[in-house]
Amino acid sequence: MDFRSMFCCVKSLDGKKQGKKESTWRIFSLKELQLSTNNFNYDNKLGEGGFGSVYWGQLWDGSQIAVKRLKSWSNKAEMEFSVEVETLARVRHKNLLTLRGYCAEGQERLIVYDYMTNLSLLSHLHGQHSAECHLDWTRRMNIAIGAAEGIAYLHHHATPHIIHRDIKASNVLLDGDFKAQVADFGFAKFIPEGATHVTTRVKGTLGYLAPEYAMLGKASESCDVYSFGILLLELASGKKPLEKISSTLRRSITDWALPLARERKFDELADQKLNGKYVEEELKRVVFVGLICSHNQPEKRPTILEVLEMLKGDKEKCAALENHEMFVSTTVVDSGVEDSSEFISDEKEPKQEIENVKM
Ligand SMILES: Nc1ncnc2c1ncn2[C@@H]1O[C@H](COP(=O)(O)OP(=O)(O)OP(=O)(O)O)[C@@H](O)[C@H]1O
Repeated sequence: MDFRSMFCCVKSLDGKKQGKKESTWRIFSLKELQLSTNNFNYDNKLGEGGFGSVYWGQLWDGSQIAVKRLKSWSNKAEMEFSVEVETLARVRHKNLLTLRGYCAEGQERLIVYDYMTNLSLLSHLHGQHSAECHLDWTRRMNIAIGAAEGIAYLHHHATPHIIHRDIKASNVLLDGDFKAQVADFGFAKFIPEGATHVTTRVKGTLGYLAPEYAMLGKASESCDVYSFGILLLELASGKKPLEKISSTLRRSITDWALPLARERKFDELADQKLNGKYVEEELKRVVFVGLICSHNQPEKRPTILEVLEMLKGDKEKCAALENHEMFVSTTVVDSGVEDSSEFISDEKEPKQEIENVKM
């Protein structure tokens, strides 16, 4: 898509015309962003993703921003930029990262967001903040529910509905109060009304990809539910989606968690960093819901609205959860997780076949 046509598109989606709350994003000049980030100084760099680098900055009014700067100009990068700006410009929710604006001057493409003081969930689970143990159980529960609310907005309230396609720990950012903000909409896809799924090129991150999507390119809301299930297991256990067993073998978090969940070994499932300080009923819920979400068969996965009800402790739904076939039987029935091979060999990883899949 040519950038000018994208721009028209965003304009037409702006708040008032859609009868929604007016958006507050604006266009930034390159000069303003250079000034606020100390000319994209290395010291301001927050991190780097597939799209480019993200820098911390401060505007003249003192407000803090995060600026994503496109790595290099290409049609593909331009498309990701357009998708992200267009998606963010049309959504407004307390659990979705707010777009402050963008800049497109010459070949520079930049997206400006609110700065999230506590960075990403990934940095707390496995990264630079993991030793500090900021994520007590209450915060984890709130992050789980908050992120689910953000996704529920995309799936059920945005028009047209949106699938995110890259739900993962590094795309859940945390504000000063550790409130979850789902971010990174460069891979988002709009679902036309009445469609059950769209067939598309596979994009996303290994370890979080639903099998029908990874293999057949069938993207639907339930692919996000699958990824969210992996995220829930990660949040409860502190384990990575794919754990390195040896130099060539990896084990998926679902293969590790399911037998423990069946045996109700919640002390083994809980992140050791919690030091046993968690609410067992809630941990059980998070693990059970995580496993059902990451069922291999999409039709057996709940919707994100059902996920929310379960996470919030809906009595009826939680009772059904306890008796779910996945957790009562120890025989090899339709668990949806068991028929995956227990270990993934590096050689078997489909990375060569799948374009845009991040490792
Ligand atoms: N609004 C923000 N506030 C604070 N930190 C941010 C913000 N946006 C991004 N970051 C940080 O910048 C880093 C890079 O983000 P980016 O979304 O480009 O890549 P990623 O999610 O790490 O990787 P990928 O490209 O695979 O999605 C992330 O680790 C994140 O912690």
